Amino acid sequence: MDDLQLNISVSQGSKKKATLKNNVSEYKFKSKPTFTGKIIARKRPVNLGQKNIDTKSVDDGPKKKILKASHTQTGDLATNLRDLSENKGKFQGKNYQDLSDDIQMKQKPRTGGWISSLFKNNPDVPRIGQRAVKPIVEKVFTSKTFSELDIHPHSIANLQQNLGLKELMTVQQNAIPVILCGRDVLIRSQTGSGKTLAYALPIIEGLQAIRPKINRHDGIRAIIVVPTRELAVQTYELLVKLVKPFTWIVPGLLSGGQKRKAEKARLRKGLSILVGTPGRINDHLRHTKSLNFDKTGCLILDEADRLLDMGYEKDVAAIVKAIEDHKKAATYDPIAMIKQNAKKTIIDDDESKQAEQIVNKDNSVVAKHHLTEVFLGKDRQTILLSATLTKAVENLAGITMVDPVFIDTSEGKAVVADSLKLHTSNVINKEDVSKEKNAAIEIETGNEINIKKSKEKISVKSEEGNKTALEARRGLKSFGGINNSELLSCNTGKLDNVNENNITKDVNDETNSDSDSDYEYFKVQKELESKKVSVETINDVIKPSETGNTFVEAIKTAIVEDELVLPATVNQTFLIVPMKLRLVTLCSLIVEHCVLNKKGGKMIVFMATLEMVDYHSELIENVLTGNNVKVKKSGNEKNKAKKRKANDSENQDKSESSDSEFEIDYQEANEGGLVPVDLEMFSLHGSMPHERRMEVFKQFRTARSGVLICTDVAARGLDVPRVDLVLQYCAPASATDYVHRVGRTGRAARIGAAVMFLLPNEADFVRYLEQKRIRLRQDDESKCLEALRSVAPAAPSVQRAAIALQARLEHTAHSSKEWLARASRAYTSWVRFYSGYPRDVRQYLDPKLLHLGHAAKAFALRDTPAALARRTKSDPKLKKERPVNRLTVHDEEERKRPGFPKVKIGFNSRVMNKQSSMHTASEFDSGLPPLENSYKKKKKN
Ligand SMILES: Nc1ncnc2c1ncn2[C@@H]1O[C@H](COP(=O)(O)OP(=O)(O)OP(=O)(O)O)[C@@H](O)[C@H]1O
Repeated sequence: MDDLQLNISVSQGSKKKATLKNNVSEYKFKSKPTFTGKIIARKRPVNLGQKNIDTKSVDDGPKKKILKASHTQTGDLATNLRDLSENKGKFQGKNYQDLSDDIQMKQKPRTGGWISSLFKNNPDVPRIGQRAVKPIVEKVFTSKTFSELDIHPHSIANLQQNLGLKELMTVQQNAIPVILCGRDVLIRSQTGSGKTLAYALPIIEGLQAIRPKINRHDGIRAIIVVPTRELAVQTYELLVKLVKPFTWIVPGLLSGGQKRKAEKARLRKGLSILVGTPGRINDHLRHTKSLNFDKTGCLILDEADRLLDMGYEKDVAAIVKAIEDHKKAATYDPIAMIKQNAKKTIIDDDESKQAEQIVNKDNSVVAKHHLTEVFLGKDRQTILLSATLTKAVENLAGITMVDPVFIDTSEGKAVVADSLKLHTSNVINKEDVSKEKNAAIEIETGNEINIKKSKEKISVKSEEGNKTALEARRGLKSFGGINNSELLSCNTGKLDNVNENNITKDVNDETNSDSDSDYEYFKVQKELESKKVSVETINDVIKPSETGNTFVEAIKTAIVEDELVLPATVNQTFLIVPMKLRLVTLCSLIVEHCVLNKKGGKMIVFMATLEMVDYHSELIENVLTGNNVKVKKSGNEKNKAKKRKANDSENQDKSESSDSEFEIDYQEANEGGLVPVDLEMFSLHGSMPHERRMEVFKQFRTARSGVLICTDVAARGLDVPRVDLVLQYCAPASATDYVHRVGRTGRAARIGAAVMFLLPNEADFVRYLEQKRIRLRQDDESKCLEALRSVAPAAPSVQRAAIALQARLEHTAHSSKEWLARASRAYTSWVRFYSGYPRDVRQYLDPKLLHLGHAAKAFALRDTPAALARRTKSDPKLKKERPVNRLTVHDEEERKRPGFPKVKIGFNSRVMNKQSSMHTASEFDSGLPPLENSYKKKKKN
């Protein structure tokens, strides 16, 4: 109804006042309460073919303003529009949608019924009581320091001086000694708890300890796979800092979006540690000969659950397979071995001598060629990490890990579960230590441990005395050629020194214990080696879980319980905001947090789709830091100069004329104008050009304050300093996503806040989160608009300020066809996304309960849903639903993948909702253009 009133008021002509009055009443009475865009199109008395004539509104609410509007013989137009509609498209050579858009753009925002409908007909906001939920907490820091770890003093000094790190975090204290021992580890620890350092530090420690020193030509020793480019860059940068004291270790980055050529050149030069996204690594595996994993001793899958649930599982499996294949091929290639030796001799003769010396000193089973031997060995250490676990991770662990240790740092659980379950009467057999490489490891587990690592024969039988062999093997496997006494001290070296009688005796003392025998082993070892720091640390770590869990039990329990841990330092709240008020509430929170906050707040806003991100960031930026503002801020132009891009100014140019017209209306309406807002806006999503994406990420990281509007591509692993507010504008697709989004604040025990917007009909989503032991408090949404008073000081009330802002937003959204198209696209993408929520949350986020008319308003659109649907239909950009990127599975491509389809992996158990995967797949694209086929290439040439 409101829309109709506006349409009519816009179209009145002063000369035909009487006639039009009749028309008005006619329209008013004839229109139905359920008003549709179709009716608007047919009845709007506008002739777009004629020139605009100044007309006077006849019945335009309290203000009665003069408006510019086009008008013509109403009857003709009605007939024409009807014809147009019936003829489905073409009208006087013009496209129907063009005409409709023209009409939309020529409408003027009003302060009458139309705009004030922002506060009308909104559903009641329910008050959700808080249930008694006891969140799981994790102690982030320990009282120990890095200097207590058995790592190189240069590393400790580097950590202190260059990174300012002294105290150990819990996960670091638990994980570092275990990783240094070469064990496969699955780590679950809350967001921002220092997992990156927990694996990066021991890797570098292991690498720097190899003698003779490794060099970049030796091959890739460790691979770190992460799901997003930003995380890859971040991890790479940390590695660069960590290897400072060890210049011979070279980290490298393959993150997608960059030119293949440059990356190929980098690979040819040689790397010691490779960080990359799975798609890109896999791409190079297929197309870059110099990428070889025959020396890779360590594979790290960070954000393992994400890697598996975003369609990357095949890429991950291909990487695992490639490592195994390359290592196998290298092990049995005598020519390669000879070449390797020859190369090493040429490269560094001194180091060869050094190697000899070590061998002589050591007099161990590792002879002169021990290093080469182990480099070419088939063992691999695998480390999986995430703040959240899924069944897929458990399966992946089963496939890729051998006898893993599970580290869970949450309090109350504090599980460090070891998969090795040994018979109590085990005797350590020294010989086994020396034979460790070829030993078929026979252990009694008492559990059905799913050890499937393809090339390894591990018989799960009851046998005595082989545990040590396994330990020794573990100790050597990750960084071959460990002549490093420090490393050996916690592995073979130490075990060699262990007095077997003592162990036998001590273990036998524990006659009642058989389920925790692995623990007992370490306990005994601890007692024996108590004076030695390194073992002490390990034994500190390998404590029994109170329930006596083994790895499998522990991880199963963790997954089945499905309880999530969030930093206790984050204040989590939710706001139930009626749909129509969402956009103004968002603006208000941005102003409150980033403008009125004198300290300068930094916030991240999560939205559902990339179209939403693009549209909202530009719209809000344009409106809050609009033309008027920029003029006033001319003295402060420095920072802004770089930021504004060509298309922004283009849009502004296009809307300039109508903007000034609008200003008159706007001020006449006495709603006040926008005040200057010093605000930096950033946007980030997976389909942005790579350079822009990296630039935004870096800028936001260094910014003192600002807003980053992004998709879930920024939800994983990103460590942006000083982010003190995370706002979830769209509900997350799962509790896990909620955890990772919130985890962008409150990192390393810092204070943070997280707000989630929910619609009144989505309120029960909070109950869903409570089931996962996430506790949130409801905030008063009515107070959230307060900050808008500063934006529209002339407005007599908060509501009027919100109305003024909404008017401004709508005006901008209708200022050009490009804006309209973008707004429609954002709206449509969101509606599609909404109907694609996964099954387990759909009962709380039900698309059937959406009011699409209200939703349009939240996108600053004036169209009805029907009109928007029509615009969508005619928008070619919205027709292409499936993003065509590297993740799009083509049978052709599938056959080309190394290891496929031969490798059947079991962790693809989660069936993704088709639509939701469609919406998010592009977020995790490797950024590569599809490869041109050779025929096309030839033709081009
Ligand atoms: N020992 C330490 N003392 C103080 N700060 C630390 C320490 N270790 C790591 N940090 C800091 O903690 C922050 C979070 O670390 P990191 O990114 O590794 O967390 P994470 O557990 O990987 O988080 P996520 O699960 O979100 O990926 C970083 O800023 C890092 O510099």
